[in-house]
Amino acid sequence: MFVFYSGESGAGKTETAKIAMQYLGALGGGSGGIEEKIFQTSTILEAFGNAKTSRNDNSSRFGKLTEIYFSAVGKICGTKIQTSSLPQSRVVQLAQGERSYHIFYQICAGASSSLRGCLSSSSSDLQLAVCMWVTKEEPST
Ligand SMILES: Nc1ncnc2c1ncn2[C@@H]1O[C@H](COP(=O)(O)OP(=O)(O)OP(=O)(O)O)[C@@H](O)[C@H]1O
Repeated sequence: MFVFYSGESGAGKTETAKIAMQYLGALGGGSGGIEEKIFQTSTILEAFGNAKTSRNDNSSRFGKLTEIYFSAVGKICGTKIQTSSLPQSRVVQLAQGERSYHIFYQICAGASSSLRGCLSSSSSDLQLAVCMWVTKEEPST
């Protein structure tokens, strides 16, 4: 079975996908709690790939293909998540009223004073430093 979520930004694709996943988890929950692990991946993926835009405070800025594998007895036994098309420009170029990826604000919020000092006291410098650390190169504009 293939489920395709389509619609304009803020239409509810991500939330609908989560509800569908919960439904599949309830139907085909395995004994290893793998369905719970699948749900937990969205927290990490959204930290790195979601941002506040003018249309959606938690807008997914990347494509996601999730394959869910079921065992012969109908239980979830694995998953494969592929991501694509994450724009790097959002790290350093923001439209009015929009934000960069959540992870930068989460790092700032949770950083110790020594970590802040290591990176930078300025949040834009911090974003740049983290971007260079993640991509190993200066972001293209
Ligand atoms: N089923 C739902 N129940 C409650 N709130 C919802 C539901 N679907 C969408 N929303 C609300 O709409 C907002 C936008 O939904 P969502 O992030 O799923 O949109 P999207 O189509 O994935 O947008 P984007 O393309 O920008 O990522 C959510 O943050 C939530 O506040």
